[in-house]
Amino acid sequence: MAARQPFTDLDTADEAVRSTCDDATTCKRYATSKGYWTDPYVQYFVRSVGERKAPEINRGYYARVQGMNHLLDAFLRKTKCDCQIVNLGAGLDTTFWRLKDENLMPRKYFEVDFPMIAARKIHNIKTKPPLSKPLIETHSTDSLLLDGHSLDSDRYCIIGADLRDIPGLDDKLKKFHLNPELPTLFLSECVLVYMTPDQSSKLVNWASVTFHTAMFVNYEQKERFLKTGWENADALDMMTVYSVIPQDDVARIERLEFLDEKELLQQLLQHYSICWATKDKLKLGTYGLEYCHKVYF
Ligand SMILES: C[S@@+](CC[C@H](N)C(=O)[O-])C[C@H]1O[C@@H](n2cnc3c(N)ncnc32)[C@H](O)[C@@H]1O
Repeated sequence: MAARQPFTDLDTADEAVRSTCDDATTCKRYATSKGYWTDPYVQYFVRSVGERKAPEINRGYYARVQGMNHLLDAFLRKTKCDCQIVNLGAGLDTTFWRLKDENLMPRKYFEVDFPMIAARKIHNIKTKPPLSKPLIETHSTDSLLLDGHSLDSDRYCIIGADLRDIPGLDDKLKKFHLNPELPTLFLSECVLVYMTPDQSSKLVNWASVTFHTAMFVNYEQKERFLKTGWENADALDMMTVYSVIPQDDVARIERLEFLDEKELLQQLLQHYSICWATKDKLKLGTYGLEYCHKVYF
């Protein structure tokens, strides 16, 4: 039997990046267990609630999830769900199930992550009926593809790919019928930061040249998002997002846990932002910057 190749530094670095998926899911699991928002599905990816997280971390995740969902839901409503979503570096994110429950499903929801993460997610879906049932319900034929590294159904697709390999990514998405003619929303939540600026700008640029009517929403540290090839790009720091998401809900979550050091939360929120870039060849008028601002203000 051939000996396994020794780990290279690149393997180790990629492994560290993949482990951030568990960090994000564990924090979301904890925050939902405290009641910051409702997610009945995250428990099937991380069973245990895990160690306590500081209130400012929970509030930070709350703002991140609400902020991203706000733009996602607005895009779906404006396109009347006649669109596709591509979640880049989706990890163990549960948005597909939320959209199904809320009757807000796009024509097709795609997720991409490293093959190892995709395989883990698919394994969970295969073995947990609360995850597999909604998928089967939204699939009409007997052609459901569920192999080790990819899942393809009528409305949901998980692809194992490296986002730094653009030709490979493009090939796989085409193979699973991503349609460049359809209004498309790209989501990247804490993902581009794990690539070099050159790699992330190639990815953002690929999205811009491949789709004529699209929006790219990115949650990250400020100043990271590049405007490569997009007609418009703008950002709001998370402190601003926190102050404009529905304030009755903010008041509710602020009662959940006492936060001693308000400055800590402020510093944390100021460090991050939600950025978006848009292209609107179809002149649907729904993806302009003004529109995105209106979603929040
Ligand atoms: C911090 S996690 C965020 C996961 C998810 N977006 C969320 O917010 O819950 C970053 C994710 O990006 C993925 N990722 C980072 N670089 C990647 C690459 N080059 N190719 C594919 N996936 C990548 C990681 O595997 C991980 O799942």
